[in-house]
Amino acid sequence: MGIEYRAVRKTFPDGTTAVDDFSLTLPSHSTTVLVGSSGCGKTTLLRMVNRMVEPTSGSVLIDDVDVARRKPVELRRSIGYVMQHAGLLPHRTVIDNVATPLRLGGVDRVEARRRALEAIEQVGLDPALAKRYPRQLSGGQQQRVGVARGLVANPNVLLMDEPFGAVDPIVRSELQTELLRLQQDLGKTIVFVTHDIDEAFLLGDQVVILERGGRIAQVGTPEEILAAPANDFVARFVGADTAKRTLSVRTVGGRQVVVDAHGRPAGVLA
Ligand SMILES: Nc1ncnc2c1ncn2[C@@H]1O[C@H](COP(=O)(O)OP(=O)(O)OP(=O)(O)O)[C@@H](O)[C@H]1O
Repeated sequence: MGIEYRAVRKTFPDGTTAVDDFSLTLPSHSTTVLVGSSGCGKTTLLRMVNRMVEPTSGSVLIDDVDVARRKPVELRRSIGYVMQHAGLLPHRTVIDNVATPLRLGGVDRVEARRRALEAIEQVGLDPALAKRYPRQLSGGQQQRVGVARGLVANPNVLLMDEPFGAVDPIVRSELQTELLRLQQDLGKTIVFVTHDIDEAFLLGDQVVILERGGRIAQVGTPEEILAAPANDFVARFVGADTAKRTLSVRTVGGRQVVVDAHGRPAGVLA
């Protein structure tokens, strides 16, 4: 169960091979983060799940069903999608933006709005914002609206393409915490794309470190990857040898304080 990539390849018409033979299973009810530098094929892989990109060869299966056998429109309706700049419709209010996937799925207006309001509250937004237009919200609020829209139809699978990439670090951290909280309640199968390794380690149950062409440098839990980087590329990418990751314990006033290689405190041992 989950999402399975089988020997997937994508060569675009101009000859660019974005993904070259990718095989992996993404377990259901958990978060898999695809992380790598710009252009390594993350977005291409993500979009194959809802057929926004069709593989040149190979297949993608959701719960053992090849997505190629599903109608694209129906498939997309059954999968939540959250993108970097929220992708909200500027001339529709927040509540109508969130209700859009339901309306497209044939839910009547009153019911769609009722469920949209629930989703708005679920992502930690003040329901009073529901009547505003996207431009009247902060970047962080807009991203929350994007997440609410992704969740409103209660999909099993949620695709998130750098959803927190365009907000400042403090808001970003709030959004990450909120997503962790939501996921604890909801247990969706999440595919999350980022180029930020710290975000990947924070959010991912499974982390996939990609090199150019969607080649897998390493797959594992954050702990496994940090403990044993598969090669120099991974070690550099995760900063395994940097001061920030090289922690040690000091006893201060009877408590064990964890410090980095510069002696800066990172936390307290429980
Ligand atoms: N429609 C397209 N036509 C041609 N080449 C494309 C197309 N879409 C993506 N590519 C190329 O495929 C490669 C992978 O692109 P992709 O967007 O999947 O990377 P990414 O890892 O998501 O990058 P970023 O982090 O910059 O979004 C890149 O070299 C990109 O230029």
